[in-house]
Amino acid sequence: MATSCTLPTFQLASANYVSDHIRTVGAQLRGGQIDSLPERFVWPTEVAENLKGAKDETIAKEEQKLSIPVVDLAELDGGSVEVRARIAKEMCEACEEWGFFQVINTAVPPEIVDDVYASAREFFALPVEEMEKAKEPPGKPLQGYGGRHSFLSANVPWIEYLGEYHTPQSGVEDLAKQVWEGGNPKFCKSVSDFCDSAEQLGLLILELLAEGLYLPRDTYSRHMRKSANYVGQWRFNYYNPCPRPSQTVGKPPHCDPDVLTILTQDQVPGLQVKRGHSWVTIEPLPGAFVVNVGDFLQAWSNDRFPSVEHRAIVNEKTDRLSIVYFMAPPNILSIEAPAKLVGENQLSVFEPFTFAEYIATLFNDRRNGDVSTKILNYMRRKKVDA
Ligand SMILES: O=C(O)CCC(=O)C(=O)O
Ligand SMILES: [Fe+2]
Repeated sequence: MATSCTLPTFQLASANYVSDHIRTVGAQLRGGQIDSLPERFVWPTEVAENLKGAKDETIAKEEQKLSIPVVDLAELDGGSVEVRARIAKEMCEACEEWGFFQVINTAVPPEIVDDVYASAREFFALPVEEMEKAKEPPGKPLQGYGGRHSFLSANVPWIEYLGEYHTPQSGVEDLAKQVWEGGNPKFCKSVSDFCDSAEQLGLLILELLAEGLYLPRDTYSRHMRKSANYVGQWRFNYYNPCPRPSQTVGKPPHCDPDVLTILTQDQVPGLQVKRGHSWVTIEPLPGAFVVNVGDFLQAWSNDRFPSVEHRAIVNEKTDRLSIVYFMAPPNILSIEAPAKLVGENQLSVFEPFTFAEYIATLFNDRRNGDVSTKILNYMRRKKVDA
């Protein structure tokens, strides 16, 4: 029987979405009532466009042409031990080299993805006042309907999102009841089926990564089962077409504060991962999931798998929708790399920390003016001079 779950809350400036609303601003720009993007949506060039200060333009251009690895799971089911080991190795290499990969031929039924997309579209087709019935409560960033990311920056990104924790206590039902009379069971089922499938896929990936690191298969996955303190989250990210796409950003550059992120994008490109001096676009592949290493897995792998900065850009013509499942560890679990990865008589690269401590650092230090995306560096052990 589940006991009570302590989810972190934060003191943040509450956001007023109506006055900021990107739909109104978009319509005003298109209708000619305003000529330029209001200041609050304008992001610095190095955030909104490509990276500035690239030492060598040719390198930057070459980097942009690269693409993240694709791992095919088709042969995994019923496959030999060797096939499994090869797939595990491919995943580990992708995580080491990129922190990102796409996975195809997963066991996730396509209908589950289709249904959750239909639900997300149903929500974002509602009038703003209806969506705002599920408005992100003060102090609970990224829960409910929002867009401002006030903890990331004073600038406003061109995004709307809807999300919630996926725990035994807090689920999509309460959120849906705020929006629809009767709670919209179809919507709830599609979200919960998506979370369950994404979680299964994530568990499989964590097992394969452990195997690829020559660790016991359940090294990471055993901590992720649903428990009272488990803090997985789902989120829909919705990006409206933007009349001035090169001045703003959909999802500002960030690293994910989780273990593993499982993301599906529609067929509109927008997600980009930072590579050296450039942003590399992750091309949408039908039926694929984009998987990335989060900050906790970087620590849990003793710095072997980097949690890499990424962002989502917007475009003038088409809206874009991504649906994401964030696998996080139980709130109270202290994250520390397994001894085998650390080495005899060595200290782990990061101090042990819990999800609750980490998230507090993330939100609180942002408020204190730190704009770096590498919050994990706060957890790095200080080097003691010999
Ligand atoms: O919309 C996307 O493709 C990126 C979303 C993302 O990075 C996130 O929600 O953490
Ligand atoms: Fe992300």
